[in-house]
Parts: sequence; structure tokens; C-alpha cells
Amino acid sequence: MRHSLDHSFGLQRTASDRDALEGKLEVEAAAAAAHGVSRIPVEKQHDKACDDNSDPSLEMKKARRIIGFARFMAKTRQRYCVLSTLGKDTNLGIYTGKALRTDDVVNFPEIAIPLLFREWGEHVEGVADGTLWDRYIWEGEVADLETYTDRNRIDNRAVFVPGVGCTVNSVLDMNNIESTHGSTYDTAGLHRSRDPGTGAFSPYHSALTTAVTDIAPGAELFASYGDYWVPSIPGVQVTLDEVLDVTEDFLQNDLYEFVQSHRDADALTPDVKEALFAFVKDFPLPNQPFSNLPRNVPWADVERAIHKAVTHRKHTDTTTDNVSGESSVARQFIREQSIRDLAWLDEHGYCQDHLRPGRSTLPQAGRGAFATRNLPAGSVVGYAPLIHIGLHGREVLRITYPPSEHDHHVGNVDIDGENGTTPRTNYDLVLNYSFAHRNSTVILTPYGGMVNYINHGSTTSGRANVQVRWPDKSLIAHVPSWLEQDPIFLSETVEKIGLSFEYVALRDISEGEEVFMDYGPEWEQAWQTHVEQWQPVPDAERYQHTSEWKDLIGKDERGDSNMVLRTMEELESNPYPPNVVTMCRDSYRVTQAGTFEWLPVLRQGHERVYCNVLERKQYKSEADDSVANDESNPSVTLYVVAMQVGSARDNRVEERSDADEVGDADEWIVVERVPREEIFVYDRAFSADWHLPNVFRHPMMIPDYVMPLAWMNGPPEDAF
Ligand SMILES: C[S@@+](CC[C@H](N)C(=O)[O-])C[C@H]1O[C@@H](n2cnc3c(N)ncnc32)[C@H](O)[C@@H]1O
Repeated sequence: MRHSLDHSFGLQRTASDRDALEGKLEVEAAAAAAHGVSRIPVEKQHDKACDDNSDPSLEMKKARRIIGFARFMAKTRQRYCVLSTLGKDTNLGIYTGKALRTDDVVNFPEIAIPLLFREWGEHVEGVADGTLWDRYIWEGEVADLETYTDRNRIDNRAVFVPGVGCTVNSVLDMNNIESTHGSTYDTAGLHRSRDPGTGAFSPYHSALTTAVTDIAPGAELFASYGDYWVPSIPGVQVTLDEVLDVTEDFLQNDLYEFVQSHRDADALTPDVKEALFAFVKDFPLPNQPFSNLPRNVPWADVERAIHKAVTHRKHTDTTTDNVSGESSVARQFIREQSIRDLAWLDEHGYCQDHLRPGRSTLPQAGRGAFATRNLPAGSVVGYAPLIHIGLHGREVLRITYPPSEHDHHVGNVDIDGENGTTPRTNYDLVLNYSFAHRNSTVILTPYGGMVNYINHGSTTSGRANVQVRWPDKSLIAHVPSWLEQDPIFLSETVEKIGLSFEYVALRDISEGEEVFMDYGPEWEQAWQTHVEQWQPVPDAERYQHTSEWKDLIGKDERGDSNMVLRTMEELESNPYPPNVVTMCRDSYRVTQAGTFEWLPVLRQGHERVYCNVLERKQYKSEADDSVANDESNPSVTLYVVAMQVGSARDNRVEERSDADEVGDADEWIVVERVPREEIFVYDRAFSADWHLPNVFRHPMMIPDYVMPLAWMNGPPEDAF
């Protein structure tokens, strides 16, 4: 047994303590929501940098989410990461140890680590190493990442969100949780003008997951990954709606019908029916619809349930052959079987909420992991399955920055000079969250809840209070024999996870204490060298991410989208930070007078063009041409902008066959009457801290005491 329910922080408080705390947090959360302290609403996440809005239903939604989180904080109790009950127990799953109500927050907010080494939706065929990663990549939009090109807002950004989002199973129309989109951009107080830790950790946080329905204690959590995502990943353990429909159709229209139509046959005894059912369930050929048939349930029970469903359907719906939804017997059994006994979870599961995130006590480290309860020496405080790369991790994780017209803004110059030809390379940020060994090509990235927040503290200094170890038995995500296989095996085994770390307390850890592990002497040496040699990039003082900058420039009571944008003339004396751009869609019409006027956007495309504000004009209304000169009359502000329409044609270059049609990127036109909400304020592509050329990159080192001999295939050519 790894831990006891009685160790739960929540249970140590009296019921009235808890209620009082819960009430207090709810009040605080509601107050925070009322003051607009919140995350970016889901509906607006595609255009994060520009606007929020004050739609009351969104405010309600925000407030409910915050209250949900407050409830979660007040009722901290264990959640688990254990075998899935689905199918044949072949993948991990997450269970709740406590009852959840709709909108409750399920977990502590997770980190979101942006990825450049792999694009969203890019499932590379035939490349073994790194392919396993395809299953753990989310669309960058999920965490509100800045785009990778300024002008196209849907380029394939990718993000890694460890924890619940990586472990949860999907039974598509049965989802009971939902990952909340968006993130909080938080550099933990570090700035590129003074801090060597800048860009060495991810600034994107708060990937919350919320319950979309009431959930019983012990129930497995299911998310919907989206039907469109799943088929592109071979063998992924997701049950599609349509597969469940086939299962249901087989159960009700084939098996049940067959049994009914032969019910007078002497040979069809109860034993024969059970044998027939068992045969189909364990059909020797891989067949997903059959593998979703109710397991560990006798046919007699299934038959009774189908009978009930069929009778119910006859009474309620005589016109369609509806076998999904409420009357779906397969779904009903999956739901029932996915609830585990709490004692069983306690015995077999790994608690995922012993740790919570917070700002590290180490000034340059960013955020860290803190104990949510007293954790005794020897107890498992965290658990993480590991995404492995066997042979070519150093190549896979090495990224090349595309030369772009904005490189000089972020110090991202080609190494040959500003107009040179050799693009800059670096390791992707996720390397800092991965383990490697000096004498091996193997790279392991943990995806358990909260463990990615654990910072380095050396054993010699006495700061380290946890260490990693291999689980001592076979688990769904840990196959001990892999520790005896060589890196070639790991590089070829890309269809499943087979390695996990346990994070074990080296001594008693008190509630609230920061948790540290020893990343190894090489890491410590590399960090010291980095700090000694670090220099800020040119013009660093002027950098401000838009998430902070928008607040500073001021907003009126209607919210960010009404932030007054500066004209080019005003910018001369009061410039934006160099990383900020203004953009809009190239949507305009030519007036009879031959001028250009904004046309309300019909094409909701994702392409943008650069624009510069020339003038702000007051009109009586958006539809009214007359300029308002009476200050006391209500009026709207519309913008006159210079729009770089040539760049829009550049955007479409690839789609054109005739190169002559391509316009001049320097072609600018003046467009009148552009509403404020159609001008977007963005961070330039590649301007965020983690793209800087002077950032620290180093993996944590796999400790020698856990490093399998079989993996030591010699020092890699490209050492870190
Ligand atoms: C696995 S992450 C730990 C979580 C990270 N602090 C965060 O905010 O996401 C490793 C990175 O954290 C930072 N870090 C960890 N321990 C540190 C230490 N002792 N001193 C400075 N930075 C540290 C470094 O940027 C390192 O590359």
C-alpha cells in the first residue's frame, strides 16, 4: 500500500472546518470573478492577445469555474492514476477519489510546455524515434500559445500538457471532464533584462480540468479528445462513438435477436449462452467493437439490460433504430464498471495530488512543486509514466529557428549575420523537463501530474527531499524487462509506454514545503556556467509580453478590447514594446470616391496582415458617416489604419501557380472606419522568452543508481 486515505489533508480537518474554508474560498472566488480576476474565456482563446469581452454569460462561466476550483482546494482529497477498467486493462486511467460536482475543478492547474520539435497533427510515418510523442501532443491553442508565424494564426503549434490530460482515457460521448482551454502567462517575476533563468521554464500555466457532470467517488474520468484527432494515431486507446455504436448494434440486433429467436431451442441452455458470449468477447482476432462488450458480467445480466432497453425504446421511440445514448447497454456497463472501490484504488493507485504548483523558493527557478500534506519518508509523493526516445533524442529535440523578418527583434539572428543563411538552432524547451544520461542516447520525459514542477536541489546540500526510482513491479505503464533491453529496442517500441518513475520522499516532508530532487552534478555545473556567462540580449529592458503590457497601457471599464491604440505619431514618443505588433484582416471595399473602407468581416479566416494606426476618428455611430464633433453626444471611435495588403498575397503564395500575381509585400493601403475589435494586438512570432538565444537548456540527469546498464550505449556524439 503506497498511501492511506487517512493521510489526506482534507480528512484531517473537521467537517465544519472544511465547510467554513469552502465557504470562504467560494466567497473569495466569487469576489475575484467579480473583479475580473480570471482566466481567458474559452470562447476568446483564438485571439487571446487582443480582447476579452464582458458578456455576462461568460462572466458567470468564469465565476463558476473559479468557485469550482475553490471547492477543489477546500476538499483536497486523493485522485488516482491507475489501470483502466476499459477494454482489457491495457492503458492507464485517472479516477476520482472524491465526489465531483459539475464545474468542479478536477486537478491542480498543470503546466503547459510548448513544443517546437513536433508540429500539431504531424504524425511522421516511418520515423521511429520520437513517434511515441504523437500521442501526447495537444494543439497549441489549448494553452493559448503565441503563434509561430505572425500572419497565419492557425499554424500547427503544439503543446505538451502533462498530468490528467495525458493520462485520461476517452470514450467519446461519455466524457465526464473537460480540459479548460487557455493559460495564464506567468514568468514567476523573471525578466530577460536581468534574469539568467528567463526562458528556461515554461511560462504557460493553469491548464485546468473541470467536471462536466456530477461524478461519483471511485469513478474513472473520461475526456473527449475529439473524433477527428483519434484516427490519425494508429492503435491509440480511445473508444470512438461509432465503435460503441457497432458494439451496441451487435449486442442488441445480432446477439440478443439471435438468442430471442432461438429461445425455444433445447440446445440454447443458459450455459451455452454464457459460452457463446464469452467466445465473442474474447474473439481471437483484434476487434475493437467486440473488446468493448461488457466484461466480467454474465450474459444473463446483459440480456436483462437489453430487454429493459428494448422495452423502453418501444415505448418511447418507435420510429428510429436508436441504440446509442440512454438506451445503450454497452455504455451503461462501461459506466458501471468504471467505478472502482476506494480501497482498491488506495491499494493499486498512485495519488496525483500530493503536490501542488507554486512560485519556487529559488529566485531563478520559476515555479516549483509543494507538498499538499505531510509526506512521510519513504512514501511515493509522485508518479510519472515516461515518454521514451531510444536513439536519436538529441536530433529529435534539436530545433531550427526559421529565419524570419522579425528575428532581429528577439536576438534571433542568423549566425552568419542578419542576412545570413545559417539558421540558429537550439534544444527545445521540453529538454529541460526531460531526463538523459551522459553515457546513453536514451531520453525520458515524465508526464505524471505535478512532477514536472520539481526543481533541483542537490543531495550534498541537503536540499533534495525526493528521488526517483523504478516501481518494483510490473504495471500497465511499467514493464521491468524494458530495463534490460537496449536503446534500439526503445527506439523501435513506439506504440506504447513501458517505463515509469516513482518519486519517493527521502525524509519527512511537511505540508507546504517545496519538493526538490537532485538533477545531478552535470546539471548543476551547467547551470553555474550559464549564470556566470549569461548576458541579456540587446534591447531587453523594453520587452514586455502583451499579457502584462495590456494592463499597463490601460483599459476602460468595457474591457481590454477597448484599449485605445496609439497612432504612429503617438508611437514616436510613446512606442509599444518591440515585441508587439498590430494586425487585422484584409477586409475592405473600394468606395465610389476610390478610397478604401473597412468591410465587416465575412470571411472568418485565420490570416492577418500588419496594420498601423494612423488616426482615431469619432463617429455618431458605426453606421453613420457623420463625424461626431459634439463631445457630449455618444459616439464610437473608428480607426484609420495603414494595412500591408501585400503581405496578404504573400500568405497565399503557396496556393498560387502564377508567381507573377504575387504582390509587392510593401504595398500598403489606407483603410477607414476600422472598428477597434478588428485590430489585434499580438506578441510577435518567436518573441517569447523561451525562444531567446541565450536561454539555459539542459536535461535532468538520470541518476546512476537507476540507470540500467543495458541502456549505456556510450557517450552520445552530441553531448548536452
Ligand atoms: C523540470 S523544470 C522544473 C520546473 C520549472 N521550475 C518550472 O517553472 O516549470 C527544470 C527547470 O527549472 C529550473 N530550475 C530547476 N531547479 C533549479 C535550480 N535549482 N536553480 C535554478 N533553476 C532551476 C531550470 O530552468 C530547469 O531547466
